[in-house]
Order: sequence, then C-alpha cells, then structure tokens
Amino acid sequence: MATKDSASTLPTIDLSPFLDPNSSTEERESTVRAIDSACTEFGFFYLTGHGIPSATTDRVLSLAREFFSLPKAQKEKIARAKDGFRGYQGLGENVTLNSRDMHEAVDLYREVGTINGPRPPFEALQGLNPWPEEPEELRPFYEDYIQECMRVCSTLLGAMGVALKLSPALDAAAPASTEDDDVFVRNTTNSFWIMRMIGYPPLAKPLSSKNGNEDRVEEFSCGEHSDYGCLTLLLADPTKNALQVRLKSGGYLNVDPVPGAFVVNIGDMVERWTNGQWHSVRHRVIHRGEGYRVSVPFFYEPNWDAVVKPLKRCVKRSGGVVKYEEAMYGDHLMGKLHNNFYNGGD
Ligand SMILES: O=C(O)CCC(=O)C(=O)O
Ligand SMILES: [Fe+2]
Repeated sequence: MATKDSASTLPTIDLSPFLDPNSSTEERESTVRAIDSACTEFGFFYLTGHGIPSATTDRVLSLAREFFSLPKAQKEKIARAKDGFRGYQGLGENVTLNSRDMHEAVDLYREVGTINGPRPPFEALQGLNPWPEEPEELRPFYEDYIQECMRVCSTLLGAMGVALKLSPALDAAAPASTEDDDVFVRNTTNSFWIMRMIGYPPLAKPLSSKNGNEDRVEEFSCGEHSDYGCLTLLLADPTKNALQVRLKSGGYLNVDPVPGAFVVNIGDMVERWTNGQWHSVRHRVIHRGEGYRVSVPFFYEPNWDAVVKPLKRCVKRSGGVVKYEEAMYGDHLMGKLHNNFYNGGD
C-alpha cells in the first residue's frame, strides 16, 4: 500500500503481501495499485516489508565502510583492470556526463565462470569477482546478502508484472518472449546483477555563483544518470541531503534514507518494456554534508541475452506508437559501461 504525505516525499510500497502466502487478495491488490501509481508518478519509491533485517543491512554498510577506510594500497589490491569492469575504482575514476565523479567504488557482477549460450558476455565482463580480502567477513556476508536481494527483487518484479495487467502468468517454461504477467521474472532468471559499494567523501568545492534560479553545481559526487536495468535496491547510510531525484514536474526531490526501507528505482529496461508508461528517472548525488557517506546499491538486471522491446499491451495503451527499439540487455550495458571511466586527459 502506498502512502504519500506530501509531494516532498516518495511513496512507500509494502511488499509483505507478496512474501506472505497467507495474505489476502485485497492486500496484494493494494500493493499492486501502489506500485503502478509510484512507477507512473515517480519511478522511485521506498520499499518496506521486504524481509531483510536491519541487522543485515547495517552490517552490509559497516563492512563497506571498513573496506573504504583501509589504506589506498590495500584497496588497490583489487583494482579494476584497465580492460575490465570488476573491482575497485579510486576517487575520480568514474565519469558521468563527461565529468569525474567524486566517489570511490567496488563493482561486483554476476560471475561468468564457464561461457556457454549463443551470446556470452563480452570479454571485459567475463570471469570472477576480485573480492576484498579485508574485512574477511565481507565476502561471505555479501554473498548471502546478494541472494537476499535477488529474492526481494524477483518478488517485486513479479508484483510489477501483475501491476501492468498484461495477462495471467502462463507456465514458467513458456518462452522468454511471452508477454504475460511474468514477463519480468522470466527475463531475470539469470539476472546479470551488479553489487556496488560506494564511498563518498564530502565535496570540497563550494557552490559557485547562481546560474538563473539554481545554484550552479560544478562538482558531483555522482553525476546525473538513469540506471540501466530493471530495478535498483539502494541501501544508504543515514546521511541526509545527498541523493536527488528528478521530478516529473521539474526540479529535484531530496531522497533521504528511511530506517528499514530501501530506496527503489526502476531502470532503463523496464522503461523500454513498458514503452515509457513507467520512467527510469534520472538522479544524482551531491554530498556536501559532514562525514564520509556510504551507499550500497544492488542492480537487478535482465539476463545478459534478454531481448527487451516494448510490450504490445503497453504500446496499445500509449496510443499505438512504438517509442523504443529492441535491444539485447548485454549490448545496452556495454554501451553504457564504455563511457563510464576516466582514461587520462582533462
Ligand atoms: O549513492 C546513491 O545514493 C545513489 C547511487 C546511484 O545512483 C548509482 O550508483 O546508480
Ligand atoms: Fe543510480
């Protein structure tokens, strides 16, 4: 069920009716309606009733913080290879909109041990993750947490499929192209997920002079972007005034963390599947506050070789005009990743 106190906060979706086998049809229907409204209006929402205890999310954040507090040489032991994407990236190594992001990060992807299938991931994304050796507990803890995140995301995508009102789900063995309520679930059975730990020191530069009505921002903790896949499950420490989400009506909404809730947003592939009925909303991080901010987004992506194109029902609803081309998810991801890193020069 969605609650929206005012336009200054995101709606909250309670997923518990989809995790509790004893929930009523009405309870599920209420969650489904809330999802449709939140995805149409904001593309972002708080998620509660997901079943992951705060003790787990607190530890996930504190382990990431412990890693970032290690000496540089220690962190660089798992540095991203020049021709690869997995591993540690230092401050300013990530680039968004041609501007260097003021954060450090570790990217872990679904591991690709043995290559099979007609379209395996490109070489740069093949292989295993370079896990931090310290803190020692990080790897086993995160491996369990990733499983938990996948369970939540798959359940949420199931509810989102129902919210789109396509047609009742057919057999699980139906082809991936089947456009029923399970369309998202079916295309994420081998999700090419990404787990990202991010560390943000406060920005150093003061705000420069006003540009029109808005302060001109010259330095970003993370530049404005939309996310690439299906869903992002964002876990962030309690730092306020850092994440900003674009509003349909113009301007930005400050999205502060809420204890026990994830911030969830839908990605480019869901926008494409829905022919724009739901938007993959742009957002950015500007951390000018006190202290070192840590966030750990989990990106639940389609299968590497999922073919994503506007669903016929969604096209019909939006006046019959197909607004997006067909794309294989892996190609979409590679296109984005190749622009994401700083490689010298100014
Ligand atoms: O750190 C955050 O709050 C958001 C990070 C983000 O948008 C991303 O990594 O895609
Ligand atoms: Fe993002």
